[in-house]
Amino acid sequence: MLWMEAVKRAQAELIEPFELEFVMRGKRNLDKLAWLNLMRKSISDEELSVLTTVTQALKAQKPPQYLVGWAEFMALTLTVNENVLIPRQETEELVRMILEDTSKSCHNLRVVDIGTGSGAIALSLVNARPDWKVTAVDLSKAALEVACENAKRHRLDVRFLVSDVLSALTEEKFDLIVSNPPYIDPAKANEVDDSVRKYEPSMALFAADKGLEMYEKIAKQALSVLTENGKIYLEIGYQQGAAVKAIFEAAFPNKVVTVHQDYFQKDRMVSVK
Ligand SMILES: C[S@@+](CC[C@H](N)C(=O)[O-])C[C@H]1O[C@@H](n2cnc3c(N)ncnc32)[C@H](O)[C@@H]1O
Repeated sequence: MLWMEAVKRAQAELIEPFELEFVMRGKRNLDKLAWLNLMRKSISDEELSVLTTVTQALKAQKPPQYLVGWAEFMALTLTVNENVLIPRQETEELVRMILEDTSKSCHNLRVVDIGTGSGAIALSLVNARPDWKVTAVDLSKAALEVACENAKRHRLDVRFLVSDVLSALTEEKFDLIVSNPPYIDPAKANEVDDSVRKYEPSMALFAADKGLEMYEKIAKQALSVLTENGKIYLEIGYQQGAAVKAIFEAAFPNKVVTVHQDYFQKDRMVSVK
């Protein structure tokens, strides 16, 4: 059987057929032309078995990024596995907002990324601003292993620590605190896509107090570690703008708290300046 025929049959089983090409090309590191040339060749039993396994995994809604083992974020290709959230486009918007807000003349900023996961935010910031001193924390050791691997792969200098929010950093000061914390209300778990709920780590998704627990902890703990002119940048759930604004206005009455929309005009970020 030709590859073309095997792929066509497999794609007929899938709701999102284009994902199969993405995963197979990703696994074999093939560009588009090499993939098209492969289509005219016969498929071996071994290759057919890989194609079938991938098709079954996609049918079971496993995210393609976990199947290939990487995801693109900003300028970086990051290793991902089921211990880390797949970094999202909305989070790229948060990183861009920070970079636009802090000109290149803001040297040597001390930054902490709370809940770093794959390291997406921390690594992108240090990649764009190599003189920043970036610390990245996570409660998950398994996530930090992935983040460390990503730092090594891109030769980026980030300090990684296991920490429950900022509890390991109470003696330090930061000019900038950033976080994309877990923010989904567990009571709304049924509204989350099956592929997310089934495969992405639940500690990266869900938080108590209607999804607000991490914001409450960050606001409380940031009080002692944020410098006087320090800033906080947060990703939020699209219905949490007012609640997160209220938490940070109460904790930082002298700062301006602003809710920002994402590309789809949904509330998605909060800045505290
Ligand atoms: C939504 S994911 C964000 C991952 C990554 N920053 C990104 O934007 O792709 C949230 C992360 O917070 C971590 N986390 C959950 N509870 C935490 C806590 N109490 N302290 C520190 N990190 C926590 C999770 O392990 C997960 O890696």
